[in-house]
Amino acid sequence: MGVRVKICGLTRLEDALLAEALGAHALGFVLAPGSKRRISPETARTISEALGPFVVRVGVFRDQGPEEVLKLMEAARLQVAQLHGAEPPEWAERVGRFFPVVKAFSLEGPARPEWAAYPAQALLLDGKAPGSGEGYPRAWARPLLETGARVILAGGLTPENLGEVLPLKPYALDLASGVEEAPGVKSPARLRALFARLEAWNRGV
Ligand SMILES: O=C(O)c1ccccc1NCC(=O)[C@H](O)[C@H](O)COP(=O)(O)O
Repeated sequence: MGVRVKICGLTRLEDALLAEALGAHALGFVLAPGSKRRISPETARTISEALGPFVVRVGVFRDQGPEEVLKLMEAARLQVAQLHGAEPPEWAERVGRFFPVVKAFSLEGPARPEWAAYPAQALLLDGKAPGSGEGYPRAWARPLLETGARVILAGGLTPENLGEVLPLKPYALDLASGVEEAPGVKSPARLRALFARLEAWNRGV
């Protein structure tokens, strides 16, 4: 199987349906205050309910307490919670009683192997400013990849630079601005280019 892909920061039904049709494994909805891609739980729910059963709906949160996260997850009919701030492990444990958790770390230097002990089903390595399109030297991911944890690589990925990360064999990739026309508005051409590139990689081209 090829690498899994999450398309993040969706705000429009047509973009979500296209990403699903092209083969995205997961779709992300940002419910964090202050994001340019923030979506209301009502709109996220409408989109979630229109999708097929086999694409994972992810809620993205930043420094929101576990009760607020659980309330929004339920209201928006989402399935996996991505914690993108400085959430203590106890918050993830509380959310994790109800939903699988992805914990994101913003890199300012190499990833730390001890992050593998955080109570989450997968760990996401992002650039310094989430959703900004800013990357980092990809070798910074190695210390965490080497622990055998499920590592999702994000931060400044585009259809053009996937060659930097695919050889690292991450659990998944996560893209927001690299497939957009504007924050929250996906580009059909760039989405198609992304999945065409992945298909070519899987065929060994
Ligand atoms: O995208 C946002 O606006 C955002 C805001 C607050 C917390 C997380 C956010 N995005 C989370 C993601 O999973 C993005 O896909 C990830 O940061 C990569 O973004 P990009 O570098 O633009 O591909």
